Amino acid sequence: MMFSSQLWIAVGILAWIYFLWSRRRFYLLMLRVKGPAGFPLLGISINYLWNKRNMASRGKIFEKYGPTFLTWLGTVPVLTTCEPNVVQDILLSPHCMDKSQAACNAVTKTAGAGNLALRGSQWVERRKQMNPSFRHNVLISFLPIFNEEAKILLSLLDTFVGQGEREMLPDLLNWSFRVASQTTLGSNVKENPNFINGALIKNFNTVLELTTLSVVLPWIQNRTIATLLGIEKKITKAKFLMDELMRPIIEEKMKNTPNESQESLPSRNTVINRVVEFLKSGELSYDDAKGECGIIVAAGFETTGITVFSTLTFMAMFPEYQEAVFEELKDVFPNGGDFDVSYEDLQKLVYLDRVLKESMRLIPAVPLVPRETSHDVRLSNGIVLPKGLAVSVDIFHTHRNKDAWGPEADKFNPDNFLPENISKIHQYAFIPFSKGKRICIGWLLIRCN
Ligand code: HEM
Repeated sequence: MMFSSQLWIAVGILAWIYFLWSRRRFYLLMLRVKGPAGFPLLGISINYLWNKRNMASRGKIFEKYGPTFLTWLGTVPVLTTCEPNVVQDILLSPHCMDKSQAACNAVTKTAGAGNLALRGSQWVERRKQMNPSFRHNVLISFLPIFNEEAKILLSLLDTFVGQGEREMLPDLLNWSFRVASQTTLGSNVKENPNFINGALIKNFNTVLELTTLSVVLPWIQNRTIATLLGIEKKITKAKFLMDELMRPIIEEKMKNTPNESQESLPSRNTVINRVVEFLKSGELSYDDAKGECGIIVAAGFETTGITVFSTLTFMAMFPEYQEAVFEELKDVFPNGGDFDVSYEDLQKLVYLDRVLKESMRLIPAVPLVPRETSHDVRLSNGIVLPKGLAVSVDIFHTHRNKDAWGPEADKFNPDNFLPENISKIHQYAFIPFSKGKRICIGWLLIRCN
């Protein structure tokens, strides 16, 4: 008995030594890239849990350790950067295209297996399948939806006039959800009882929150722990609601095949029509089809709603810029009243474009992009990132990096995007949609919307 317990202790110690040895390259990296190690086995996960405003807490780490630091989330080493050169190396590297397995599992478990959560050749294949849905001609075909929804939103905003302060984010998320469901699923959710009572949007938010939590604390992906913490129940409910939304839409589309001779090419290429085409040909399973649609709606509506919300907030905070936007609108649409905006009109709104970019610079809707190295990656500063390292491109702090944007990096100033100013800024210092092959699939859609 005595012997066997000693044996177990010896096996445990050997296993621990092997574990440390197999990770020696991460520990060696700590000698070259500094950062807070946090607590054993927990790393700095606790900070993320305690400190909900983790933007500010990451800012403090950057101040202390510089624009690239190495830290630990649980037992996972994470390199975080807001340094444009390093960001460029990472986003352009073919060996840094995937998200970590833990992040992908978290997304797949809650939202389904869409583009966002696929890795390697599976991602390449799916991205190829979905890219045509975001081509210029498809996006232009959505202009009537954008115009119609803009009018509905404006009528709502009119009712707020003279009412004093008002929380606007929920209304903007409702609007962006309606736009996303029409452009992605080809279906207006206006009449859906779960949309009307707010359950659908709440559900998408729960999915996003649970996904983030599972990335920060990967051990909650364990089913027993998730059940004990009540997370499993929330995931089951989220999946049920998602299925209730998607199933009738997909079933309806399965019955009514778009007819090549009757339907225009843009209409045949919308997300839902392509997904259903692949479902019919057996290239996608029903779960994959549902996951793809769900993820595109989730990725699109919250980001769009937040971007419009922050832009309107900046306009309210800085009336001088609001006035300049208004003057430009009066120039481009001198007759006012009830009118539709064309793609050509959008090209004329150069000042509004600068304001939107400046708003996305200060409040990027996606504040960081998580990746993982699939091979060793040599950065241009000579540091080698070992295979299997989690990498986090911190968009929020890259956009406020004073070395890139100057001492007033935190100040709202649309002139940052005047051609003569932006041409002097590092090309990877402004990356609201990320860059490289895995750039946001919907970035052109946003330019039209
Ligand atoms: C202001 C609005 C938006 C912002 C700021 C934004 C930003 C981003 C960012 C930073 C990424 C991560 C890319 C990477 O991994 O390097 C991303 C991915 C993605 N976005 Fe967007 N996005 C926006 C709107 C949209 C819209 C409207 C859609 C679709 C309708 C969309 C669909 C996606 C998808 C599917 C991905 C995953 C792409 C992949 O991994 O292949 N996004 N987005």
